[in-house]
Amino acid sequence: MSATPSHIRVCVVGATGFAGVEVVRLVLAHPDLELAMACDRKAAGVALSDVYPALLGSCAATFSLPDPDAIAAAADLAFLAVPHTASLAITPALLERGVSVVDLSADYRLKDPAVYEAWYKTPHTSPELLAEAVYGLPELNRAALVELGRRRASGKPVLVAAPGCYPTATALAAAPALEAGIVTSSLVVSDAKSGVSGAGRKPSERTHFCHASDSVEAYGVGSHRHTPEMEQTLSAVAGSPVDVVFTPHLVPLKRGLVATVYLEVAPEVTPDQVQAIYEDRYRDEALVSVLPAHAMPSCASVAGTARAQVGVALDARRRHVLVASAAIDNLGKGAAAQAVQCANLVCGLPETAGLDFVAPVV
Ligand SMILES: NC(=O)C1=CN([C@@H]2O[C@H](COP(=O)(O)OP(=O)(O)OC[C@H]3O[C@@H](n4cnc5c(N)ncnc54)[C@H](OP(=O)(O)O)[C@@H]3O)[C@@H](O)[C@H]2O)C=CC1
Ligand SMILES: CC(=O)N[C@@H](CCC(=O)OP(=O)(O)O)C(=O)O
Repeated sequence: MSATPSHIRVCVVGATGFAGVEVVRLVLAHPDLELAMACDRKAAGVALSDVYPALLGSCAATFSLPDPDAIAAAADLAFLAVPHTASLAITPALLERGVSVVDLSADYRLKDPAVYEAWYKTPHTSPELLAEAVYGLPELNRAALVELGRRRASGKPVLVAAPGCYPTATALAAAPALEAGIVTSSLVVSDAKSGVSGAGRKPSERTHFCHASDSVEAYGVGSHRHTPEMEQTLSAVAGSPVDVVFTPHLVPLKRGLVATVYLEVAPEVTPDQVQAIYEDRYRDEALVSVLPAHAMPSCASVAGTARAQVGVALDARRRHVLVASAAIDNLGKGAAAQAVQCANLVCGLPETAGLDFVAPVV
């Protein structure tokens, strides 16, 4: 497949899903990506705008079946916005046919297949691809993504494992402190809240309006599958093993995610110092902003965008406890926008192409 730096033809698999249609929305507005194909197993022949009327007037495409040969004929790169395990069934066939993959599912995120199998309760059927898959969190892993871009430019298809929404926000909140070497305990606590679209389009008892509205509840306590992903990422950042206690909560928002992390730091660390560490770490990042001292981010400020906002403070009485909070849109920086950011990097495009916009302010 061609690796020309403009008008890269992309396919979105799982395009009827929430993350998939968000990729479609971003691709339609992207200067260099062209929506060549959008796939769904049950809606072949149906117009995308029949399923999502918001696309009327912007997108005349119809859904196709996710057939690897047809995808390879139409596209240079595929976004897989399908549930975990479904990606295992598609990714090898696409790579074999020369199509690069940005996988939004969890199937290629964990480097150790035994860890995947323990948390996802399913055998990993292509463990040989785990070594070549690059974790798609550009702010932590840009060099590897750029290197993948070189590989793709030389004609080889590449695989990006885009991170989960909770791990993205947790990593952005915790990484600067861990990298700076001020953290004194291996324990990181992540307390996170997600909008209901994080659970996907298929409704469940937990996401039913009457259950989720006007209420907040923790779930997956001590057992959420994003825990090993966070531990893998934060241990790499810290250069030593990190143990994560992660508690996700469902909150009555359509989209948005806030992760607040707690880390023990050396008692001599000052509030000015932590503020400077976070500001320095993200100063050159186009899509991550650090709020002024004492301010904490809100997911409304990043809704619908590729952006993350981070706030940091030391506990006023227990100065050895650092509290950092990151806000993202679970479908934006937590999924589709980050996938496009990764696609930009591996396609040799400006990293923020098609992503440089702000949330509605009111
Ligand atoms: N929602 C979010 O905030 C985030 C989601 N993700 C990840 O993105 C992926 C999609 O999530 P989300 O959009 O929420 O899920 P949805 O349930 O909304 O969408 C899933 C999509 O995948 C398709 N699909 C389901 N099973 C298969 C299969 N076996 N083969 C091919 N296609 C299939 C579905 O359509 P059909 O069954 O008709 O083919 C649908 O289009 C998941 O891996 C999720 O973990 C990552 C970060 C955040
Ligand atoms: C609110 C909600 O239910 N969120 C999902 C996680 C979001 C997601 O899709 O993450 P992955 O990419 O790893 O699947 C959950 O807790 O399973």
